[in-house]
Amino acid sequence: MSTRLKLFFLITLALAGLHLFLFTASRVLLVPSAAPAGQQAPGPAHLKVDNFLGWNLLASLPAGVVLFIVTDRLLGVRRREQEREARFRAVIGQVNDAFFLVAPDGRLVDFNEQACALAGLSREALARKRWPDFLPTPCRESGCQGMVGNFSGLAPVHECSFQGVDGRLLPVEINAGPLEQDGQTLVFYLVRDISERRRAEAQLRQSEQRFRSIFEGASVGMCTLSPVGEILQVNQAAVRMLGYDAHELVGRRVHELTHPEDLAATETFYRHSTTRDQHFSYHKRYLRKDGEVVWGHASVAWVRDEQGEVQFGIGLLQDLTAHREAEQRAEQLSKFDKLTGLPNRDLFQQRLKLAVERLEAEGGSLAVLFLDLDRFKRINDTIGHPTGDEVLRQIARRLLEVPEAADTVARLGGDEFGLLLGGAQSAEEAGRLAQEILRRISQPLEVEEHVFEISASIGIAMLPMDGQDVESLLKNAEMAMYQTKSEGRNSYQFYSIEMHARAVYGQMLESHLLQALERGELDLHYQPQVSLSGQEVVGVEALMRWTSPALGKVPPDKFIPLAEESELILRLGEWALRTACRQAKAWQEAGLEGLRMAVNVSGRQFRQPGFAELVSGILAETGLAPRCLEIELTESCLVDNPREVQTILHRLRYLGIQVAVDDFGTGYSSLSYLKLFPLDRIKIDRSFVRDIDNDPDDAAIASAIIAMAHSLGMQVIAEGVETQSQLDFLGGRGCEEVQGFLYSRPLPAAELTGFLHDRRPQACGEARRAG
Ligand SMILES: Nc1nc2c(ncn2[C@@H]2O[C@H](COP(=O)(O)O[C@H]3[C@@H](O)[C@H](n4cnc5c(=O)[nH]c(N)nc54)O[C@@H]3COP(=O)(O)O)[C@@H](O)[C@H]2O)c(=O)[nH]1
Repeated sequence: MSTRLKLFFLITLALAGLHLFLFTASRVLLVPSAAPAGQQAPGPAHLKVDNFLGWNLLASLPAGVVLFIVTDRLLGVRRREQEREARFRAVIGQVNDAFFLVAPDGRLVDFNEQACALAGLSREALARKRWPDFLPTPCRESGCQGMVGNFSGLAPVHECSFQGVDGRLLPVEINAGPLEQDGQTLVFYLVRDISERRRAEAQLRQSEQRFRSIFEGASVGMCTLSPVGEILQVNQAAVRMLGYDAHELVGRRVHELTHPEDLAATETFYRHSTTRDQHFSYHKRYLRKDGEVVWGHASVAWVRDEQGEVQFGIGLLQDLTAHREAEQRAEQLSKFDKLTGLPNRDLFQQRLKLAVERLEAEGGSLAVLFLDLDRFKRINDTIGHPTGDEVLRQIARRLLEVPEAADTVARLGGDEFGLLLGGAQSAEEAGRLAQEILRRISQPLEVEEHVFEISASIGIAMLPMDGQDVESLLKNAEMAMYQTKSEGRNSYQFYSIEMHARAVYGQMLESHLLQALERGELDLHYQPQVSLSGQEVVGVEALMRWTSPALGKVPPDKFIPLAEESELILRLGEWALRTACRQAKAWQEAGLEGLRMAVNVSGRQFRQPGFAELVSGILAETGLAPRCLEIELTESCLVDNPREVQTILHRLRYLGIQVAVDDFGTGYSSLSYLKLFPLDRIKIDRSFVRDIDNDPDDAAIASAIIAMAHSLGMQVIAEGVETQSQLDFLGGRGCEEVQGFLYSRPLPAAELTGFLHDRRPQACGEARRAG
């Protein structure tokens, strides 16, 4: 049964009970006190009371209903009030904001826990406060207090400050409004602490300022972009880079500023990155307002919302134009020779590769020319590198002037050049080109006060006969060039299979030579040097011989140059020096006291560190007097690095060792140049002696050498003397000594001893200094 039904029954029951009570009471009060005996109580009165009871019972039902309704209403109102109150409490207890209910006089009528927390007070303490206590002065003036009872003109929500109990001012947002209570107009304040929000706003402001100052001050271009690449903002660096004003750029799409060739890539990047990636970067070209191309490194980072939708992009734009130009310059430098501006070896090989591939597909032939200047090193060593550089530049220009070679000339390194004759149909054509090149190179070449007559050696390899790839063509052309050199220079040679065979032979020779010394296959032969004045032997020249069990007798002009290419010459040279000194000492002890021993020393050996000390050590070891040893150096050995040579020669002179210049006349040393060095003897090369009596040039050269040597205080020895007339000529010009088959071939020591005894020499060094 419902509560209300119960209430209804209770009220009706109460009313009925009340009536019953009243009825009973009325019976007691209304019955006469004593009726005469025998009298009956008045019947009608009795009846009336009984009716009254019935009627009252009847009436108590509607009265109960009325009373019930009234009571129910009253109780309902009260209950609803209580419920509203409870809801209100619940609401103000639930809200995050501090709630204050303020009476017109500023008294706090009500507040919630959050209000206590905000004020920093307990409930009791807060209850003793007034609303104005929390308002700092300025706010009091501007309305929070003034609004009590007067809300007109005041925003329902506004921001102001709330003063906590510790005096701290908190930024708050206040939501205020009137509240009628018990006939009174109160004001409620919902106060929200917005310190966090203020802090966040301040941070946002700072970060925006930072972004703006970075954005504006950045040395790289920056912009913000819409998802379709429309420029929203742009900084000064981007403005400078693209050559537009900022307002001209804002609203334009990046694509409009992109170089046409990079449009497709730009589209792709935008499509992919806006749908998938957060970020992209790539190199691209932009078109400036003036039409110039600008290389840039563009990168865009997309900012997305929580759903992942692109909101905007932050673009960085780095100007790479200078960088790109530097790269191009570096590429140029990496492919071109700095000195001459010609393609370098790498580029030459690349071009040759392309040409080979093209001819493979189309058929045809080509020629590779490998050119090396003859004796160029001497220009560097004697006149200096700047002059040598200028010679190389002029040679490069001359090569470029050859019409057929114009675009295929390269500097392969040092004084080596490569030429590619793509359209060469025949070896004859290549030969004609080589000849034309040699002709142009041989024209006198002037650098400052110097006039040079330069020559070159050229090797030619033809595709497809001499090689079908870059490496073999270049290698074979180089081999042919070396062959040209070995055959006298200033010419050209085609690569041939024989050259290859010779190269193979060279390799074989080298491998046998490495073991020749240990296996005792080397020997020294000696050739007498005879004085023209007394016809006696003054010395002998030691000449190396190699008899290989596998290769037979190998001539020294085959194996010495090979040994000179490596350190092997140092071991062979030391052995020859020691063996020759030992032999000279042996001959001296056998009665040939004055015999001078001439030993050939190669340039590499001569320049090895401690050479003079090595020689003096061997002299000490063998007991040979220094004046009885003569070192023969080639002319070329003197001109390569003359300062170093001078120092070593002075050391040898200091030790008392004699020095002769071998093969004189074949090199480039001028006569006056010789006076720089402490030399004892000059040896006229046998190539001048051979025709000395019928070739006026050779005769003139030999005569000049003798005269010059004497004027410098040096003696002269002529080698390769085979005839009496050669001897007569040389004798007539004042040449002091001769050496040649006319007297003796080079012989083993034992075979020469008899000859030496027959022509006993005078003491070593007695014939020195003819002048
Ligand atoms: N660094 C070293 N070089 C050496 C050594 N031994 C020799 N050599 C050099 O080898 C080259 C060739 O020498 P070789 O074949 O011994 O020829 C010498 C003579 O045999 C030759 N000669 C001498 N007289 C005549 C002659 O009348 N006619 C003629 N056709 N040839 C003759 O000349 C060569 C002498 O050479 P050089 O006086 O040294 O110029 C040669 O360059 C040697 O130097 C060595 O131990 N170390």
